[in-house]
Amino acid sequence: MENTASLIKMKKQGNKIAMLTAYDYPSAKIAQAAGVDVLLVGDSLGMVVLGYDSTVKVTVEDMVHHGKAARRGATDTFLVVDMPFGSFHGSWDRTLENAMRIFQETNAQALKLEGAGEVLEVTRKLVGAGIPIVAHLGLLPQSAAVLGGYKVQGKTASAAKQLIEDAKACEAAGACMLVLECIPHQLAEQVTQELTIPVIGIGAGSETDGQVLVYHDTVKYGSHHLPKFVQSYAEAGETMQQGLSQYVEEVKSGAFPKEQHRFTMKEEELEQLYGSK
Ligand SMILES: Nc1nc(=O)c2c([nH]1)NC[C@@H]1CN(c3ccc(C(=O)N[C@@H](CCC(=O)O)C(=O)O)cc3)CN21
Ligand SMILES: CC(C)C(=O)C(=O)O
Ligand SMILES: [Mg+2]
Repeated sequence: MENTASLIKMKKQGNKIAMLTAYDYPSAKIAQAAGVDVLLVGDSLGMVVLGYDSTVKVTVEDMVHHGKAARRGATDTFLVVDMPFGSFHGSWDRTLENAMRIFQETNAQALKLEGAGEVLEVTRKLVGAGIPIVAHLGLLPQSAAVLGGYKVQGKTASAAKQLIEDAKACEAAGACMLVLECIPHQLAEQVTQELTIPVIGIGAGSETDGQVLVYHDTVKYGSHHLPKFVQSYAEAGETMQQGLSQYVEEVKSGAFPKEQHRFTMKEEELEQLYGSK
């Protein structure tokens, strides 16, 4: 299993980090078998698994539930769990309680927090409490209502300058890794060069230290809109639907179940049950 030191080593040696989300036992198990370096139990689960139209309804309870399931499927992969909307703002006591609960119950290697600004202090304190923190800058889905939707961030010189400052501040606050979402590739490259910690991109070009994508996008599972930055590598949804339609057909036609699917009572037991002929 990777650790924060081996991930930094991968960055230094130019070995790309393959990160993917996973939300349950089978997805995590398959991702681990595929050789994924870092798994993220993302709050995107609210959208791709629970069917919400944003991530803001996702709760600490949801993250614990899915994080534990993913961990059971991937016992030997560096696991990051998202802190959900609202769970790390407000009082420090409540933030610590939420972070400890997710960290302890899921056995995660790190938790991920969206944003800089007032979140920097939270990162500093959680790292101080012994919880490794992954930072997340650029498009922040939990702040979509404030940002005006899922839009590319850091497009102007001044926004880019702010993002570079924020990224440095996240590293200074003790973050062990940084996710950059939906920003121009030139900016992502600049941030990657300026930081010591690994920088993982999603919609941030090819020059980051690694990439992360959403599981369901990567294998095309679910009928949601795929963002421009996604590459799909399988047609899982289509394969599943084809299989399931055949199942329905065979139940209707009586083709399923066959002899090999059934259980048989011994002749002598049948005689006792119904009396001999
Ligand atoms: N299925 C899924 N994949 C994701 O990558 C993802 C989620 N859900 N949910 C949480 C966030 C939200 N994300 C998103 C969702 C949509 C766009 C999107 O449609 N962006 C436009 C760009 C708009 C612009 O030009 O500013 C695109 O066309 O890709 C981007 C990020 C990334 N995350
Ligand atoms: C898109 C990734 C980085 C994420 O935060 C999530 O899946 O929730
Ligand atoms: Mg997330």
